[in-house]
Parts: sequence; C-alpha cells; structure tokens
Amino acid sequence: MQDLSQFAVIITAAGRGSRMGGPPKQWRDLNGKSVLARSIAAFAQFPRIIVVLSPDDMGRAIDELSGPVTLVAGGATRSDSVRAGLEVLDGSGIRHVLIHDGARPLVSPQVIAGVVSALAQGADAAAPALPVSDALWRSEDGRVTGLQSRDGLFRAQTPQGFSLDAILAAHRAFPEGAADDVELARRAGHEVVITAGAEDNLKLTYGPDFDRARRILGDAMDIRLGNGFDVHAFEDGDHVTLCGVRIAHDRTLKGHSDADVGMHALTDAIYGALAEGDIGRHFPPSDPQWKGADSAVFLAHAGDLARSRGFSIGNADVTLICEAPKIGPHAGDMQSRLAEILGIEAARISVKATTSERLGFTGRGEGIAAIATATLMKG
Ligand SMILES: Nc1ccn([C@@H]2O[C@H](COP(=O)(O)OP(=O)(O)OP(=O)(O)O)[C@@H](O)[C@H]2O)c(=O)n1
Ligand SMILES: C[C@](O)(CO)[C@H](O)COP(=O)(O)O
Repeated sequence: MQDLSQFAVIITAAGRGSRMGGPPKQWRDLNGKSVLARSIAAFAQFPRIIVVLSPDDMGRAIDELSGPVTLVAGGATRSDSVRAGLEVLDGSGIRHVLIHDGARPLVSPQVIAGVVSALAQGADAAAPALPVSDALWRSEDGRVTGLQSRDGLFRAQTPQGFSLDAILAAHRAFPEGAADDVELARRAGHEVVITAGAEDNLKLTYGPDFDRARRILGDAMDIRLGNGFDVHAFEDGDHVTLCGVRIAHDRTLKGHSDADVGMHALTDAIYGALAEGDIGRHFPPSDPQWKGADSAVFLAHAGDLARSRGFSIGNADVTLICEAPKIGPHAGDMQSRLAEILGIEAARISVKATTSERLGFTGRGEGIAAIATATLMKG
C-alpha cells in the first residue's frame, strides 16, 4: 500500500436522493449497515476523512457514524458540498484529496488504490471509469433513430483524486460548479488520468440500484459461526467474576486467570468462528504473565483479531450454567461490559443463565459451566 499520510478523503453525503425518492439514500440500511457507513469504512485506512452532510443530518451523524471523521455542512449542489469540504482542508498541509460519492458504498480497495497510485506517480488528477460496452442508440419518441459510436466513451465513477491545491483553485475559479470534479479540473486546464473502475462500484441512484447492491453484497457476504464451552471448579473464596462482573459469593472459581468462565466461552466462540483455535493457543496457561489476568484482555484480543480480518461481530449469546450465584440481577451489567470490551452495541449481546436441575457437577455446586455462540460478518 502507498504512503497515505498526505492524502485526505471527502465523502459527499448532503444530497436528498430525489431520483430515488423516500428518505435520503445514504442513511438507508444496506445489509446491516447504512450506505454512508459503508462508504466511509471503505476509506478507513486514510488518516483524514471529511464527511459532507446536510445540516439537517448533523445530529444523526453524531449518533450513527463512528470513527475519526470530520463532519462539514454541505450546500445545495454536489459542487457546493465538495467545495465546503475542500475549504476545510485549505492550509492543512494535505497534498492529495480523493472525492467520493457517499452513495457509492461498494467501492473496492483496488479502485481506490488505482487512483492513489496515479496521484502518487505525479498525476494532477485521476479518476476511475469503465469503457461503455453496450451499443449506443439515439432515439426519438421511443424509436431508434441512429447509432452513436461508443469509441472513447467512458462511464465516470468516484473516488476522483486530485492535487488539493489544483482542485481547490478550480472550485474557487468556477463557483457555478459542474456534475463532477473531473469536469472542473479539466475546465481549469488539468489533465485527468483514467484509472480502472469496477461494475460493482455503482452509484445508488434509482430504487432498483439497492436491489443490485444487496445482491452484490449477498454474494460477497462471509458469515461465520463459532461456539465456545468452558468449565471452572469452585474453591474457597468470597466472589466470582462472570462476564466481567464481580459478584459476591461464598466460593470462588479456580483458574490460572480470573477464571471468568463466561468470558472464556465467548472468547473461544470468536476464535472458533475465525478458525483460530482457543484461548490456550493465544494465551498459554504455562505463561506466568497470564496468572490472575483480567479475562477482558483475552476477549478484546479475539475482537481485535476479528476486526483485523475484516469481520464485525453480528451477535453473541452466552449461557451460564450454575445453581448459584443468581445471574439474573447481573445479566444487564454483564451484557454492557461484554459490549464495551468488544466495542459493539449491547443489543448484539445476550447473557442468560440456567441451572442443570441439580444434576451433574454444576447441579452439585462443584463449579460453573458456560456455553457461547458468536456470529461474525464480513461484506
Ligand atoms: N447538494 C448535494 C447533492 C449531492 N451530494 C452527494 O453527491 C453524491 C452523488 O449525488 P447523487 O446521486 O446525485 O445524490 P443526490 O443528490 O442525493 O440524488 P438526486 O440527484 O437523485 O437528488 C451523493 O452521495 C450525494 O449525497 C451532496 O453531497 N450535496
Ligand atoms: C460524481 C458522479 O458520481 C460521477 O459519476 C456523478 O457525476 C454524480 O452525480 P449524477 O447527478 O448522478 O451525475
């Protein structure tokens, strides 16, 4: 990957989606994540991301968008919105800027890399496009009246990349704007290099585009399921730690770490979904540094490993099996703590408990068992 320290990204998302109709398309759900969140995530490796929004959407953006993005109020046209984003970068020392439609959530790393690489090699401007492959007709009143040559015709996409100084000067020189930034750069006399576009990098413009995007994501979706099971025996003590919550009890759980049986089962479920073995592989019990360790370290590691592989945690379900202590009064705190460690909403985590009807080792009060399931999603 190129050095991106000199790059910023502007994501335009201030439009109202009038051709699509209904609520603004960038805020709609696309297979479990908003269109805009997907567009932003595609540029996660860039150090500076500016998201241009309608002033009406600022409140929801603060609630719904995560990560280090700068929110800027856009204008009445796409060009006005881009200009607002560019003005924020003036004097920032940034050299190159990529300008991307928030309504193109399926842009691939390859398409982005093509633009970055053209700029890094010295181009003032570069943008992805696809050659027109269908025959082109002229028509009148629903009848074909002639053939239009497709030679040299391309379908424009984003991100469109520029030297920051060049595109800011072009916007200032032509405040009337244009359909896209390539047109303004050309008007200002810059040559624009065409890089490889992709069919999947569609702009959501009309209703059926959503169906197509869902199909593309469905094909690319990678869903993993993992399970985990753990048992710890009781020994003399005055508390147990379960799913990160300390509960006063007349026994404690025996273990090399803090013996948090619920968190261990969940950690193993995530490792299992990644085909990454279990806690013992990542944190060997023979290693003295994990003696008495807070099991949050293990769970956070499993969550980070999933994220580094491009997965998000869809949901997790933990069941604690014991006669005592009573779990119900603490289940909400456990849910919040697990969600906090994994960096996901609490609504994606369930913690529940059951007894084993006084049967077996849990029934005799010799220890606590836990089972957990986790789903991971990519795409
Ligand atoms: N005043 C505007 C208009 C558009 N955009 C953004 O520019 C991108 C491409 O525009 P388009 O598909 O035309 O979006 P809309 O303007 O929302 O759609 P429509 O033209 O159908 O109203 C979108 O991400 C849109 O949010 C913007 O930031 N500010
Ligand atoms: C920038 C763009 O996506 C290039 O294809 C396009 O110009 C955006 O708006 P449009 O109104 O749908 O042309």
